[in-house]
Amino acid sequence: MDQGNSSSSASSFTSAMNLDQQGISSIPQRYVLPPSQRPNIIHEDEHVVPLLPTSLPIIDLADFHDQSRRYQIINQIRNACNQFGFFQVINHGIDQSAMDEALEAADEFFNLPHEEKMRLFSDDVHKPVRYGTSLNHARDEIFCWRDFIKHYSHPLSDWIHLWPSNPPTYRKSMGNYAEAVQELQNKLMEMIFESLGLNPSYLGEEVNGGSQLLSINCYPACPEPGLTLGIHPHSDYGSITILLQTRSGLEFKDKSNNWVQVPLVEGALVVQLGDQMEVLSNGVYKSVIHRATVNVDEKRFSIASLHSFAMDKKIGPAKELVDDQSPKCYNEFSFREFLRFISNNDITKERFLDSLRIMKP
Ligand SMILES: O=C(O)CCC(=O)C(=O)O
Ligand SMILES: [Fe+2]
Repeated sequence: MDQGNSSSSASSFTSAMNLDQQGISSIPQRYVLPPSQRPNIIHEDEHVVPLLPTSLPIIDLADFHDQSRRYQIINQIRNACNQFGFFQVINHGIDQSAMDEALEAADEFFNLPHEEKMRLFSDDVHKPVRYGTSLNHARDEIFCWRDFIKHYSHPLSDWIHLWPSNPPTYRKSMGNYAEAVQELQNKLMEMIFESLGLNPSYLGEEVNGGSQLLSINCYPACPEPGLTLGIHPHSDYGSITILLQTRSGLEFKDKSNNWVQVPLVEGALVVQLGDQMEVLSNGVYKSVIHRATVNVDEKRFSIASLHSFAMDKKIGPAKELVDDQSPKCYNEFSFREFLRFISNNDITKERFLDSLRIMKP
């Protein structure tokens, strides 16, 4: 197990949770964003309301084995991916109790004493299990109001022994959820491939044999939510991300460059397209740029399950989607290359996908 990191960033590390527990009334300067990057939140009787109320896609996966239902669902997925790059799913087959237990384990983990969590601290993005805060704090950039623990999760037997052993329920509860989400991603990937006109078993075993990284995020209540963010704007690197949230806070950038809040739908999971899907689809679908805001009244948790193809599998545009009318728009890349990029670049300023683009799709 990672016994912590002796670098100066570890010894001076104060998490957002620490600050919340200290009961501060204003946030330290290192969390304050320049005005142009602050969230546009509106306070109405202390409640944060969405910037732009819109009707966003909620797709019911019930009876997806039924051929005619499946056809309708695939059409809805195609529309949602074209229009937004994200959708929510209900009746997705994951029990409410599995979601609740995973969130409970997350809550208990983040409530552990600081010193105990710090044993898992690392800012090395290659570590299979790591606890930390803002992605870029090692480079002295602006912090995010977020603590996280990230760990590889598939296949579970390869990784679970590295996960936190405290709280005692953590491995079982998070493991059950991780396996259920992995199964859901297999179904969703088949349907997304089909929505692109590809064979549902496109890339075959590569889909279930890929990587799953769980990013468990804790955003404590924040005294000045208008000055900072829980997570800076970014797109996820993988094929899809499946996200569970305890309250609203996730926002995505729509085609007109407006930030739109993803509403909390009880029991639903959010599905977002990542960079590998944009590249694989040759730009037919776009990965979604998203961020998380924080709020004054209550801690928010999210569990993002980031799915991608195996570490060294190069993903390029599907040859079925490239022809004279639609020439190849992106170079191939692997998850390992993405990790190299984020350890050398500030991803709040440079987008990995831009380095792959040959031409505008
Ligand atoms: O907490 C959220 O809603 C977003 C989390 C996220 O974007 C991530 O973990 O990559
Ligand atoms: Fe993300």
